[in-house]
Amino acid sequence: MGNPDVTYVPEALCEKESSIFAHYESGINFDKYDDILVDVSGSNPPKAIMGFEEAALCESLNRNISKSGYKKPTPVQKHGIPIIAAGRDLMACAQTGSGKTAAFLLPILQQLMVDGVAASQFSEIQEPEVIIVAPTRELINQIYMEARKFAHGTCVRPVVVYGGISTGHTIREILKGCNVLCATPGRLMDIIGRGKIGLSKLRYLVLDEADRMLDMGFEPAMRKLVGSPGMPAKEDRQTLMFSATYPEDIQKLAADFLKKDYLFLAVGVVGGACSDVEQVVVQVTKFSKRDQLLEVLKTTGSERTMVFVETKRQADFIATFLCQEKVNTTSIHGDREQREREQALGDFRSGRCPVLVATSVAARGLDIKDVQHIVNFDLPNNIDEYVHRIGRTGRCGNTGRAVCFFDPEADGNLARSLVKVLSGAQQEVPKWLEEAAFSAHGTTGFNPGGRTFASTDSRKGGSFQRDGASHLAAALSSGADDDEWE
Ligand SMILES: Nc1ncnc2c1ncn2[C@@H]1O[C@H](COP(=O)(O)OP(=O)(O)OP(=O)(O)O)[C@@H](O)[C@H]1O
Repeated sequence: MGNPDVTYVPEALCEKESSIFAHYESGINFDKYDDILVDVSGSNPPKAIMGFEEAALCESLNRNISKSGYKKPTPVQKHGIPIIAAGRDLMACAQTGSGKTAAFLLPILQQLMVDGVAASQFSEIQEPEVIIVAPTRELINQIYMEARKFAHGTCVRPVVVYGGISTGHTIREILKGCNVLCATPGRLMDIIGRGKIGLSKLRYLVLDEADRMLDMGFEPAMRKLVGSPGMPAKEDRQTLMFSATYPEDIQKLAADFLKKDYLFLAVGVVGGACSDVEQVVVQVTKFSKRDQLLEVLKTTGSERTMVFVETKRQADFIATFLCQEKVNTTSIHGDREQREREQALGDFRSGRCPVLVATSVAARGLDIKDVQHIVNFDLPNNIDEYVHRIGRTGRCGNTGRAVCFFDPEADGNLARSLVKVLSGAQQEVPKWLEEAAFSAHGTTGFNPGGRTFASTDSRKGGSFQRDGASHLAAALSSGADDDEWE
């Protein structure tokens, strides 16, 4: 249940259009998205759209799209929008920063508009038409902000609920009317348990970062959600899953939540890193990392840089170290209070603190303007996590750079999958890393060139080789910071 001691209420949002529609520009490689191979598998997929005008969206949505600076859809939007509009269930995989959020928000909002859905505050129990879940507080808040932006000027009301803020405040917000509920799983189940949310009108269930939402940490909560009283059966709702990574075992499990004829949309290589991110691997020892971090930060100057570490303690430690070295740094991790987490992200977004030291809590989904550098001070022990972390830069056709510190003593188990990801994204693979990959043992299928495009949908029984233990590794790696996930 929500902690009654939590009294934090976030600042009221600015209602000015300039703030609601604030955005950064798409980058020079935006048009190159069109060259990425797209594979839709499953029966009778609808035809992709080439422009937003083909989506036949209502006037207010079109206005909001153009105020957001969107001129043409990205591949995941071109294919995802008509699939969702056709009422199909969808498992979609597209690289980090390529517009997955709008790919599900736009067709959902369009349908709500067509059906004349309007928020009503005269009800003791709110029955949202849409529930969107995501693994972290900051990410779900960002999705909410996107929903609020696209729903601007309409009668559809999105609401966000997540841990670390006052439950009373959350309930008051819900009771003002709630059509699109954006939630982290813990607080969602709490609010449902309190009888403030009814599920009988639910039409869309969206799992963002779906592979994370279905791994060992969250799967029980997701099963509990779909088994909650009033929740329409999967045949009677539309279930949509989005991520940049989908281990095969998770894909199989996800099928339990989806209708039999769901479509699988793969934009590029499933689990592939964004090729707009230049990846550099530096060999280090445990003892040389801090000095090497300072070296890297000398070259980044005041450009926004995220430094990923493995544990909360390490995050505090490195942030303190950098402050002592006169680097303007803030940090975000699961032991910080929500107020501090939001302050840290705000300071980073505004550029007040150009360096953000973070644990995995900031690895997925966050879309921050002008993040130019990622440093993997500690490598995660799961390659998908790496792909998400470096995807905080190089977004929406912009370019970015990711430096990772590879300590052969500690990171040997990641060597093979790292080589695969580097070569899959046409990055240089250092000779020493290739050698480390060849000599590493315990993982299967070392074949850097063999990451073929087909065979991405697990229903095809494809030959795409993942490290056999990826699911388990993901769960274990997240164990270090388990309470990061809400
Ligand atoms: N068609 C478009 N034109 C211009 N900008 C776009 C378009 N679609 C999305 N964007 C912008 O691109 C950025 C990245 O989008 P988004 O956060 O949805 O990516 P994502 O695919 O969900 O990434 P991640 O895998 O990291 O969660 C956002 O700032 C978004 O507003």
